[in-house]
Amino acid sequence: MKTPDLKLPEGIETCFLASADAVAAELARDVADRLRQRLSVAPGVSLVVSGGSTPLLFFQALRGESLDWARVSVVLADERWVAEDDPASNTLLVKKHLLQEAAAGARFIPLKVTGNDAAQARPAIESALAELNLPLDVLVLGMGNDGHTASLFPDAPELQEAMNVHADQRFAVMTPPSQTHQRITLSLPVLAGAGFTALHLKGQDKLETLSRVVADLQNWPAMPVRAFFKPGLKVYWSP
Ligand SMILES: O=C(O)[C@H](O)[C@@H](O)[C@H](O)[C@H](O)COP(=O)(O)O
Repeated sequence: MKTPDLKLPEGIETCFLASADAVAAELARDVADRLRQRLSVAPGVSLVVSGGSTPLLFFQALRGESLDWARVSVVLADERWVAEDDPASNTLLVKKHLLQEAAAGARFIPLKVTGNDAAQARPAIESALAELNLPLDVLVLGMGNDGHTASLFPDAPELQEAMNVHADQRFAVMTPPSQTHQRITLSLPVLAGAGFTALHLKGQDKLETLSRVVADLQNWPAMPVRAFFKPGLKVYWSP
């Protein structure tokens, strides 16, 4: 495969491979290695993953990795405010595709708690996330073609607050008009502090979006994923 001609900022690693399987396998190896490294010095670790369609092969590759999964806390970077049996649920996605086999023993911290309205459920979400030790250890993000990541959507009225690095809120309730459901997202200060961040992309459309992202990195409100383009990020992509 001809490596895409893309000028990424200094210190950003890439894994651009011809097949989605190969990318998923490399991402799973990298994530498992990082978690094992951290588990050798810490009592527990956190793994934050994203929803959507891209992560499926990655989840299937990671769940078989031999790790002390009982010491791994799995959290979603964001969630749609839907019941767990709703096909749109990221909790359903993670339970079905990641928390299986060896990974079934991991601790899952949900963002979706009972209740029809996310704003009213804030206290319950706060107490669920209070168990999450910061900084995060490993974060795997996706990206939409509008430049959103997690549920940091450019059209969400709550974006500024969710991306305020000085705020001490761990999450935000997002109501982007472009989306069907209310969303919960981990906030930028929580996400940006991760020890290792991977951006997992698939498709020519995402490569085109990536070139728009890097063309104007300072303008993160227009494409919030830009806030993660700093040294240490690793971008994984296949056609
Ligand atoms: O809940 C979500 O939808 C995700 O967390 C979201 O941020 C996702 O990573 C992107 O929308 C990319 O989604 P695809 O992988 O389906 O392109």
